[in-house]
Amino acid sequence: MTDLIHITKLMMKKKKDVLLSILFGYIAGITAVGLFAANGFLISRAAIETSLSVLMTMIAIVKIGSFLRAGSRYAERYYSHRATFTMLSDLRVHFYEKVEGLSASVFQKYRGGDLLSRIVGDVESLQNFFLRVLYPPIIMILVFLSTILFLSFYSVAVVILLAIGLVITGFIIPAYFANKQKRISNEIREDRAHLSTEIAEWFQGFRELKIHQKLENKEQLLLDASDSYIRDQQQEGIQSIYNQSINTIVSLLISWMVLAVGAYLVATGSLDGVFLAMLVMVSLTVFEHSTPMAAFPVHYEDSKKATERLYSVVETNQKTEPQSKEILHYWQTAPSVHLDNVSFTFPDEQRSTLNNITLTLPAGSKTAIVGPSGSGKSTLLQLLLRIVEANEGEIYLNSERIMEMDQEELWKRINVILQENHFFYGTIKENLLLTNNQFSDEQLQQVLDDVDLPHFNLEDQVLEKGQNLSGGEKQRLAMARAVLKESSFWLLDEPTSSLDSWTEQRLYQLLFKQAKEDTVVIVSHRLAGLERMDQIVVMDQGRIVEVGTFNELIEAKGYFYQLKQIEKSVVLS
Ligand SMILES: Nc1ncnc2c1ncn2[C@@H]1O[C@H](COP(=O)(O)OP(=O)(O)OP(=O)(O)O)[C@@H](O)[C@H]1O
Repeated sequence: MTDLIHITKLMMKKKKDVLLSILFGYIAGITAVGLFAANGFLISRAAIETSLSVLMTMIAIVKIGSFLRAGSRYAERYYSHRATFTMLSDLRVHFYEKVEGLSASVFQKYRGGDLLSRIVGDVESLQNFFLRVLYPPIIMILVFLSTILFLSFYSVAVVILLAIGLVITGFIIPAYFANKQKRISNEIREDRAHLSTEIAEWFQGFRELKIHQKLENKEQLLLDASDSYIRDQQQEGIQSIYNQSINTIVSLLISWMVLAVGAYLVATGSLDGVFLAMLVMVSLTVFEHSTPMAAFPVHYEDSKKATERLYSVVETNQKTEPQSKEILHYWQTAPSVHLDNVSFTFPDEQRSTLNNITLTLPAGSKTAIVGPSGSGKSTLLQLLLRIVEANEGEIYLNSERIMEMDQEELWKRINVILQENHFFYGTIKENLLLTNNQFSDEQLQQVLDDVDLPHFNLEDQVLEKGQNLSGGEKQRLAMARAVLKESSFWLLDEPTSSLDSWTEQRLYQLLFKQAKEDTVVIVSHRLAGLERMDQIVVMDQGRIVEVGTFNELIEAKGYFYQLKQIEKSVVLS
């Protein structure tokens, strides 16, 4: 419910449009009732009145009423749709800005298709929030109250009948069907998210599915998801028509009762017969305003769930804001790093990934983190990047707590190469300028030469996800991007794992030249070339088991020494 209040607040940013649409909606509704009342009266009067001037006046009133109704209906649609579409666009921007500010871990928590379904489908379904949730009850009550007031001059019994009709069609029937509708709406939403997720996976995994001849199985899953979604939509449609039919039947019954009561009143002389047709016409027309209430539960439930799903992404994944912007002081030269008793467990995991990590990286030092696969090396880098946040302990950059730093400011100041680096559809130049667009073509070409890609042209095409690049070329381009960022803190996760030894050495030479004064952390599987590092951190099962220079670790004949021996024996065999 509080989420719907957020949406209402967004809607009220267009207060003028909202109020004008209610005003014109009310005018359109009340003129419709007046128009039909005048018609009923005119027909009865024409049967007994021969005066042409009276009839002409009545006809003129009906015509003016028609124009007024059409005009106000147009204005109501115009303002209500303008308010709705502005709200939708504000909501998209608002939601996107929130998602953008979230920690990158949000993409680990939600499957891509589900996130897409929320951003597109759920936002889209909120287009009904004003038009079919907020607006209909307001107009219904206003039009009914005005009609009841008008009819109270003619018959109290008819007024009571209309009031009963209002309560039944406007509140009791929608409330009765609300529960049923809730179940169907939930199923539809889940099916939509499921379908969207399956489609996203189908696209992403198309090549693997084809290679392993599993395309047909996946297609079948996709078709099943689609069938289930269509079935639920059909069921929702049938339920909605059923609700509307029951509502219409009840309103017609009330109109019959108005006719019967009116006829009785005319027969007993309590009502002038010329008003009988008017009463029936008014009754038939006024109930048109309670018919949309039949669809109220669907749209109310839909809007409520859509806002809950949207806000659950941004509220439960909010990044930790820096406690005080004033104390922020970012490094100009290479920073020092200190981890103080840091532990971390991935959400929903039993086993902790990092345990009691205490480590100091002096400013300008070069550190290698080594250890077997799964020992927590990449997770340690993710903590330094604040992609994930420590459950215990503190991380300091230049004696400032990382948790107090603005995430984006932090990222701006780090040269990062992750294990998987994304490349966008476009040119080499566009992909290079992603990090820093201050460079001339000559400078970019020079960096390409430096990372051993002299044969690449800046205008060469890069396909989606860098499909036309080899693993090694991607790593060299990632290195080029990192070099172009020109920061004094480097976090590199297996930056050369796909390169041959010769190219790897050239890249390390470039790195050591480029990052001479900088603080560098390299995660590496390979134990070769670590002699020049200031310190080597050896990890196993989420713990630091050894720290020292290459020579110190070899002399200690401990864990690193054993790893080195294994590597040697594998190379020789
Ligand atoms: N998103 C995640 N959710 C849950 N567990 C994870 C997640 N990412 C990694 N892990 C687990 O955390 C542990 C450490 O993973 P991490 O990627 O840090 O290891 P690593 O030493 O870098 O391994 P590698 O050398 O193979 O890249 C592993 O057991 C892994 O299964």
